[in-house]
Amino acid sequence: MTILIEHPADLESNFGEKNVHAENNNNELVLDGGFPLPKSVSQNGFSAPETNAFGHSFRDYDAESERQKGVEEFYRLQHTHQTYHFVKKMREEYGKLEKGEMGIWECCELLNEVVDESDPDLDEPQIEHLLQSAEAIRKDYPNEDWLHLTALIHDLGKILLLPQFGELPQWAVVGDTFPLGCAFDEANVHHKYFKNNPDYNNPAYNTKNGVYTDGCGLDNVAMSWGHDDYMYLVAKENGTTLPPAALFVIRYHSFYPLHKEGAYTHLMNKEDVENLKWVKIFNKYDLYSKSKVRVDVEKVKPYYQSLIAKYFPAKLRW
Ligand SMILES: O[C@H]1[C@H](O)[C@@H](O)[C@H](O)[C@@H](O)[C@H]1O
Ligand SMILES: [Fe+2]
Ligand SMILES: [Fe+2]
Repeated sequence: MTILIEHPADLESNFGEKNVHAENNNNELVLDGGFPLPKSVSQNGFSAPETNAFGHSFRDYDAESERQKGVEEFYRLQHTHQTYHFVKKMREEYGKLEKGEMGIWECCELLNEVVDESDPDLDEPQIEHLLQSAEAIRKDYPNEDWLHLTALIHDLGKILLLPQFGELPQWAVVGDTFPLGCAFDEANVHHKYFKNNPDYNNPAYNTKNGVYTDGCGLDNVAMSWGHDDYMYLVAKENGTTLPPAALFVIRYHSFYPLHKEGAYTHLMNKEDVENLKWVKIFNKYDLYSKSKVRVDVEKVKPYYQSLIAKYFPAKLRW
């Protein structure tokens, strides 16, 4: 698989250094594997593979495929049940981090058991996705080790699906995220199912700003509950030394209505605008690295374990 990226020249990492990019790869990311190279299409200077592992466009929520019906049913449930009250409650409950203690790599291995029902592009165990996206971003940003680790851990919050962590339903763990407490923007996929949501007709929550004010900052916005916000809390509360941009990427990587469609931008403050640049970079690797080509876990494990030791304590509270 070939991913072509145009690196924004003005981006600086949160450590204040200029980004150093691979010099010899011509901005070309090659994911090795025995699959035919997909045709590339150019989108805003970025060339992405045209089709996913099922032969459809990425994130096509209407294309008839073996996954389409299940994914749509997923969004019916998610849009029906995620309410302002629900997300506040979940954040408080899971913010206590009382479910267990373990290291980051141990958690990666737990994801061997997890398949994401919201994803039209991938039906592999999640550990494959973690390594595929981390290895992909590592090839293009060899010196930004924080970005490699960010990719490795960005979906770890999906352990919420497992019995030990509450066995939450898929609609409370995965899928795109969106703010609660204000009107549901039409940029959300399968927007129609919000009509079943109790908040849809609540005048306190169904105006453009709802309970928020312009520029209030995303940190003040209650997002739908799931793996993003949970992993953000875990990383932050366990005192990670990852930079703020990494925490922001983890927290908002599923907020497609914002980072892909440009909705809800009125809620952002200046800092959000800066951090959003990293989410957009990260997203290309998160999305387009999804494939059937497996990464050799044992081969890359020592590298990622060294990053984990650099940025996290040996054991974390979850
Ligand atoms: O189906 C996907 C998947 O669950 C991802 O982990 C999440 O980040 C996406 O936003 C979502 O739509
Ligand atoms: Fe995710
Ligand atoms: Fe992901």
